[in-house]
Amino acid sequence: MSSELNISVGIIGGGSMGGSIARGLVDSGLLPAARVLVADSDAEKRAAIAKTGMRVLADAPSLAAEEPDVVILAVKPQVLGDVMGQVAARLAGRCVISIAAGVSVATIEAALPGARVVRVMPNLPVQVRSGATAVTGGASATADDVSLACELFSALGSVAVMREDQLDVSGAVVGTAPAFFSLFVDALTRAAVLRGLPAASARELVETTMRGCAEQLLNEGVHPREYMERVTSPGGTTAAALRELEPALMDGTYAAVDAALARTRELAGR
Ligand SMILES: NC(=O)C1=CN([C@@H]2O[C@H](COP(=O)(O)OP(=O)(O)OC[C@H]3O[C@@H](n4cnc5c(N)ncnc54)[C@H](O)[C@@H]3O)[C@@H](O)[C@H]2O)C=CC1
Ligand SMILES: O=C(O)[C@@H]1CCC=N1
Repeated sequence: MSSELNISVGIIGGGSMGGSIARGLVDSGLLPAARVLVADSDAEKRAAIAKTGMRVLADAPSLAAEEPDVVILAVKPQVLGDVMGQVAARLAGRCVISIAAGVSVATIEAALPGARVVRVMPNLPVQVRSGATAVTGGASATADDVSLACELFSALGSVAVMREDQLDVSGAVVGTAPAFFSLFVDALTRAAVLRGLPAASARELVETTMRGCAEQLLNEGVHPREYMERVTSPGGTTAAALRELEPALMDGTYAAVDAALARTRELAGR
């Protein structure tokens, strides 16, 4: 457990990410539920979050009026401009952390005059405190603001401070990767079913394998190529399989990351 921080955090948008961050911060022990405020326009989301003891509000202005020490912007990029317009006057002088994909620090600083802006790009496993988050501070942010953002997200997994252009790359890789991994689990499961394994046991076997491989890679610090070699017997089944999979997976992954980056820039109007 992390030692408790003596601040309040307001999260605007309690969806997949905002809700996961809120729960992760409380579960980590960094903040008591009573000092996490979440605003969401969806009544069902509010009801689910309220059950955890966190404070819920129906809109962004009501949350800003509570003057939390830090505000995390966790709505979709497409609605962020409207939301910032509703709360700009209240957020002057406050530390604001945006998780919105693509929306630049400069855009947020222009929309929130006087706010101290930090941009972060986390991923979904923050909810189980195994997330990966890139952090970049705007010109308006102090070193303390960046440190605070790092402390909050360190409670939810690993954190790396980087330049803003690198953060966009990190978002295109690490932000999207939970979907890539899920797709791979599904692809392996379907391939097993196609060749005769029952779906339920195929999925269990594949998921258990993914967890075991992730644990070994992380715990042993082994390079992925070295780990592959351990599995690949000369003239064996894995070598035959990799001959097929590797070119398609490498090309597909580069193309996928480039597509994510292009969409990041599109969403940001760049
Ligand atoms: N889903 C992911 O894996 C990641 C998402 N992000 C970023 O996080 C942000 C949120 O994405 P998700 O959580 O996936 O979306 P989501 O749709 O699950 O959550 C957004 C929430 O905002 C609420 N909302 C919409 N308008 C609102 C308003 N005016 N006031 C208050 N609440 C409002 C919605 O009801 C919803 O619950 C996006 O900007 C996205 O780019 C960043 C990293 C990873
Ligand atoms: O798909 C998206 O736009 C968000 C940002 C990073 C991961 N999911």
